[in-house]
Amino acid sequence: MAEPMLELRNLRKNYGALVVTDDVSLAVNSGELHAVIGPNGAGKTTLIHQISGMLPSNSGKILFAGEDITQLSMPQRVAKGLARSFQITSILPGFSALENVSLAIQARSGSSFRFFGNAAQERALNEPAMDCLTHVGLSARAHIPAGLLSHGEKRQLELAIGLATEPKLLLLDEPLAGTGHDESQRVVETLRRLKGRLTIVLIEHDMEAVFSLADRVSVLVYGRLIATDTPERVRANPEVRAAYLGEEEMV
Ligand SMILES: Nc1ncnc2c1ncn2[C@@H]1O[C@H](COP(=O)(O)OP(=O)(O)OP(=O)(O)O)[C@@H](O)[C@H]1O
Repeated sequence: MAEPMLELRNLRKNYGALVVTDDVSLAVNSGELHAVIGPNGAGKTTLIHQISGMLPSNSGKILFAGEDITQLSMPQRVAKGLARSFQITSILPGFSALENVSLAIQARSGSSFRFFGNAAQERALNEPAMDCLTHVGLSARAHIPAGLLSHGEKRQLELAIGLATEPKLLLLDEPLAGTGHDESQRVVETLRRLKGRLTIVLIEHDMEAVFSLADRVSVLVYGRLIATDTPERVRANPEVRAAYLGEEEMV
C-alpha cells in the first residue's frame, strides 16, 4: 500500500485543562480530497493550525510524505509542499489577480520584491501565475484589481495563491464561508477541478459540498475523531448523526 501523504499520530493540543484536539490519528492518502467535519468548536481549525505549523502540538507526531515534520516551522513545511490556502485578508486589493499570484510565486522562489518593470522576470512569474489562475477558473479576471473581485472570486484567487507554492498538499479552512449560492457553486467546481491533482484536506461546514466532493470524511467531536470513512458511510453512521443532532447542517 502506498505511503500516506499525511499521517497524524496521536496528535493533541490543549490550553491548560482544555483539551482541543485529543489523540487524533489519521492517514490522508496521496491525491485524496479528505474532509474534516464536526460541530462548532470541535477543534477543526486548531487541527489545521497544528498541521500547517501555525500552532505547536503538545504531543503526537505529524508525518508528511513519510517524513516527521512535527518540529518544523510553517515556512519549512511550506517549502516541503504543505500549503495552507491564504486568507482573503492577505490578498492585496490594489494589485491585479495576476500580480497577487505572481507575488506568491516570487515569495516561493525567494527573489526580491521589486520585480515589476523587468520584462523577462515579469514574464517568468506571470506565465506560471496565469496557469494557477486558469486552474481555478479565474484567468478571464487576471487583470482586474483583486479588491474589485466578488467574494467568490476572491476565494478562487486564494486557491490560486495556494497553488502558487506548488503544494503536494493543500489545507483549506472553510473555503465556502461567506459565499452566496452561485459563488459557492463556483468554488465547489474549482475544488472539483483541483481534485486528484494534489492532496487536499478540507474543513467545511457546507455538508452538501463536503459530501459531493470528498473521497473520505473524518468527523471530529470534542477534539476526538469518531469516524473516518466514505461520505455515504459517514452520513449513515449513527454516532455521527447523534453528534449533529439539533444542527440543521447535517444533511
Ligand atoms: N487560543 C485558544 N485558547 C483557548 N481556547 C481556544 C483557543 N483557540 C481555540 N480554543 C478553543 O478550542 C475549541 C476548538 O476551537 P476550533 O476553532 O479549533 O474549533 P472549530 O471546530 O474550528 O470550530 P468552528 O467550526 O466553530 O470554526 C473551542 O472551544 C475554542 O474556544
